[in-house]
Amino acid sequence: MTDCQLYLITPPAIDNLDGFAHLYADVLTAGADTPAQVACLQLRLKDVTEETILRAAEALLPLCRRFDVALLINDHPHLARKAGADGVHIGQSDTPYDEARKILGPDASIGVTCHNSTHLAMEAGEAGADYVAFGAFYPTETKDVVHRADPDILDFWSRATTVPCVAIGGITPDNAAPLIEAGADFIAVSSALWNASDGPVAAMGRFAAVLGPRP
Ligand SMILES: Cc1ncc(COP(=O)(O)OP(=O)(O)O)c(N)n1
Ligand SMILES: Cc1ncsc1CCOP(=O)(O)O
Ligand SMILES: [Mg+2]
Repeated sequence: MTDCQLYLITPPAIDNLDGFAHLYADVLTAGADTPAQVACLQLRLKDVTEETILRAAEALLPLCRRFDVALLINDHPHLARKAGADGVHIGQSDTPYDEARKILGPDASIGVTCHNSTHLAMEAGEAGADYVAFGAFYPTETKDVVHRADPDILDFWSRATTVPCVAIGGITPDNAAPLIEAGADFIAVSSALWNASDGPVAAMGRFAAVLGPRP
């Protein structure tokens, strides 16, 4: 079993793009060569213009490249293509997988929200998704969630298939262990990092402590 990696999700709004880019660089530096080395950043801006998403992608992509982080855009395959990002994350009500793949081509990474459903995950995996995402595992204020998932789904999925799985929803350094032990390939984290009371860099240290090598 490979180790679990950190998948970051941006806050839903970024007021000061320069400031955020500096903070993101500090986070990447803090994670470099630790078990919390960032594998992926999902640019997830809600209720903003396409132009705002493209400007944010333009600011963050060089940092992603420098630290070998995959940049995925939430919801918008066309914008992912336009921005030169590595791929897109789509939900069950977003652009369908096949259409996203047509827009982005064979080399792009496409992840699909599967809530708490192995059926949806099988469909996504068979279609060619690069990962499936299960959640929400814990309460979160980042999104109004309808579906809650149990760590057992990660255990089942990681034993039954080779398609990587992402765990999401209210994940913190204090509650991540059962998800990592159950077989999550990635933990997707937003508020526990960006809203940490002692700051995102300090939070990276705590994630590094729980993301060590899996026994
Ligand atoms: C890694 C990951 N998993 C799930 C989601 C949720 O996607 P979706 O259901 O489309 O909801 P929004 O994020 O678009 O509000 C995600 N973004 N990332
Ligand atoms: C986008 C999304 N989808 C399910 S839970 C969630 C929010 C993840 O953010 P946080 O880590 O702050 O709970
Ligand atoms: Mg979506």
